[in-house]
Amino acid sequence: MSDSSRPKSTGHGQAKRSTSGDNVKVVVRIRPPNEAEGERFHSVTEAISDHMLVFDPKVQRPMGFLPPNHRDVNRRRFKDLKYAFDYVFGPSSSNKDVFEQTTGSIVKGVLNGYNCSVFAYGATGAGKTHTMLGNSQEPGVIYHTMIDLYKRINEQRDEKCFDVAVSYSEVYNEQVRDLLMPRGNLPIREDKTVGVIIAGLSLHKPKSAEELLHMLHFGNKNRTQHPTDANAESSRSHAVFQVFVNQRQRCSNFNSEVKMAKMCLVDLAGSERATHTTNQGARFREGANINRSLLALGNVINALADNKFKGHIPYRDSKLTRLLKDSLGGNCHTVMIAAVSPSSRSFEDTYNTLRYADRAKHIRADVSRWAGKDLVSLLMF
Ligand SMILES: Nc1ncnc2c1ncn2[C@@H]1O[C@H](COP(=O)(O)OP(=O)(O)OP(=O)(O)O)[C@@H](O)[C@H]1O
Repeated sequence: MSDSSRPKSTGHGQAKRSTSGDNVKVVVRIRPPNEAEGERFHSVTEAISDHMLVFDPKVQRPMGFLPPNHRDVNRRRFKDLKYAFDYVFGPSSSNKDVFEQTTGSIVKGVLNGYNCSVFAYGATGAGKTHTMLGNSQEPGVIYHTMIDLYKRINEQRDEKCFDVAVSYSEVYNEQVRDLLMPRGNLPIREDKTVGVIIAGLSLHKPKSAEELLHMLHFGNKNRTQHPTDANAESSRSHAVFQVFVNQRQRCSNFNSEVKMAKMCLVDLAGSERATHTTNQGARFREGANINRSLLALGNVINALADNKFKGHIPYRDSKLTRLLKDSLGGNCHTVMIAAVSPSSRSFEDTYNTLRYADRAKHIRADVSRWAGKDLVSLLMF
């Protein structure tokens, strides 16, 4: 979408102009209300077009059902706040719709040798895992992305040889683990040739979509999950699915250029307000680590989004930001999917997510192709 077709901002309470550059695309997905929200709470987030939503807490709340900490919120400040994003998905959207407007447009870039990353951000229970992984009836963005990647590869098989490998890992309590071959904590290294890597992470070559789905299901079973107040099956780790693609012209000689690219699909752990949670002990520590790494991610986004900022980008403040270093600021097409609940129950979480997403629109990066390096072989041998 061109900037000129977006609604212009005229100040507070009006549409904010989306300034997503070529590299960072920001979309918001509003999930349907769940049973607990349906009757007792009202909707505070509404998609009013494909590119705009209104966050509107001025609607009268039923007495006795005010959100926790509602006094912290200055209602006039939040009145009828409109946000423009590259795309806004309403509650009836499917994972396929989200794929088409997000990775659908960047898979082509991966096959042209550009790095890509997609990450789902949002509060606990907002719909990140549903969007990225989905389930057997409604497979998520990762599945659709891989199906599209294989389809495009098959279309070009006569002219090019491709080598595709995937990995699936999690960052939990500031430790990185392999989800496909679990065996302890793994270190993050920065390699001059291939960028940021997880040393010792297993790489796999699924031969079909079914094998890939099986792999995702297996990896997800190994992922750390614990119930929270907002989600009975809350993912308490950041899950990182990576796809490495090498390609070479078929008729060229052995020394010909190898085009290489990396795609990173991340399902972040849900943010949770410490004041809102009744978690204690290990769960509290877990929540604190999640919030710490998401704060570090927010600081990196803020630094990258600030055109005037010339200082050091604080990637090293958490494992998550170290891992995403070349997916955020570096040589990468990035898509952020911000997931929100429609409900007044998650009023502050939604506001915080929208602010985070609004800030991310300003990140720009210099994207160029990686060529002449065989990433899959470098990582596998
Ligand atoms: N778009 C959607 N359509 C239908 N159900 C949804 C949708 N989004 C989320 N849900 C349901 O809401 C619940 C919470 O969603 P999900 O687990 O994806 O949240 P999350 O943001 O990943 O939370 P956490 O950070 O705690 O892991 C799940 O039962 C999920 O199936």
